[in-house]
Amino acid sequence: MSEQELKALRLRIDSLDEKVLELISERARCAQEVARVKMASLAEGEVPVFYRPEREAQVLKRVMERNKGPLGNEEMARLFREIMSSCLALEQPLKVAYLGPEGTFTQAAAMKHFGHAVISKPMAAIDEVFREVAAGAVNFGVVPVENSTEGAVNHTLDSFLEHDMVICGEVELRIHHHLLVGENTKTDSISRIYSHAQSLAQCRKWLDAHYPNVERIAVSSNAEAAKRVKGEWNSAAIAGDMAAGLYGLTRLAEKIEDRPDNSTRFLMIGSQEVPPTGDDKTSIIVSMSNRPGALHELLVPFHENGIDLTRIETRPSRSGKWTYVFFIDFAGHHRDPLVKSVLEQISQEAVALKVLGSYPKAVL
Ligand SMILES: O=C(O)C(=O)C[C@]1(C(=O)O)C=C[C@@H](O)C=C1
Repeated sequence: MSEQELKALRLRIDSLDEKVLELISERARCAQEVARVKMASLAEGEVPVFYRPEREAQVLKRVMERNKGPLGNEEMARLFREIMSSCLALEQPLKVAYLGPEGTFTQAAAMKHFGHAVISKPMAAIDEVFREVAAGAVNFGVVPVENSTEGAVNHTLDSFLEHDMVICGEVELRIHHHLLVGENTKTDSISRIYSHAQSLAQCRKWLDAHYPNVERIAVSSNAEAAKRVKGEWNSAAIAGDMAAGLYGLTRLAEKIEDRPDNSTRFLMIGSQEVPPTGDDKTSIIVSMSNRPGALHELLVPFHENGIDLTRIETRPSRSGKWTYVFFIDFAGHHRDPLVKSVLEQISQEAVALKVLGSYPKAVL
């Protein structure tokens, strides 16, 4: 390519950037107008709701449907995710608590869902995320709920039994683990490997094959594991890209998770009800009396009404020995007439039924 050609193309890019800049600014001014309208239409004592997950899902889907490339749909939606995040921050900067410390996959999930224009607050434990949201110190919380290799995150399920929370969104993240070392690590003398228990489990076979005799030490998070390695010469950590970058560690081995499709699902929790989008999920907790056929009775209405169950999990109820609660996710919104009637049928048989929330299915 000649210098001349390159120069002409760069001039074209400059001119396009000016248009993109103007359009983004116009969009941001429009969002400010939206905020003004929302404020003006408030009833006496009503609190304005700036963050609208149902609208965000609609915007991102529309972008993906209309995208003609060459950028892929996910890439394009990611860019719009950030534009919308910045527009929302002009209306109201969202405060989001997540399972920290900085550099965890939960932080990456929070950024994937809300974009980078939020004020994010790392918490030391899942229960603290719930408490922070309940206390009103933040608008939303982000917690892991299930992993495709290791199953349910029980701390999260149990926290739902203790706090009144509304689920207002979900996000899925591909989890890639790396074996990380610091500048001073003697790589041929590694005698301990730190990570979160879930991550150690997700890399069990790889560790058995490559480091069978090295001590595996479970710590509170992958980011904490990365932090420890920085100051030790004989240890390594299993963690992801964010933690590696944050603590300046290098990858001794990449993508060491046993299953290549290893993914974690995260939930956004808050107090805001989300209206239907037409492509939603609902999460409920149900407790049934301890008698034969109870689980069958619980599931029949879903089957008879053709409602797609996406997940069912059992946990001890904490209100009696050998009594259980079921966490159920299914397709649909609790305001859909069909879902409403199924929930009514179940509540007639159940000891207790609680709708944790209906929310748009993950777009990104
Ligand atoms: O449509 C709205 O209600 C807006 O506030 C605008 C907007 C956007 O930028 O498109 C911003 C934040 C909301 O979460 C949803 C959408």
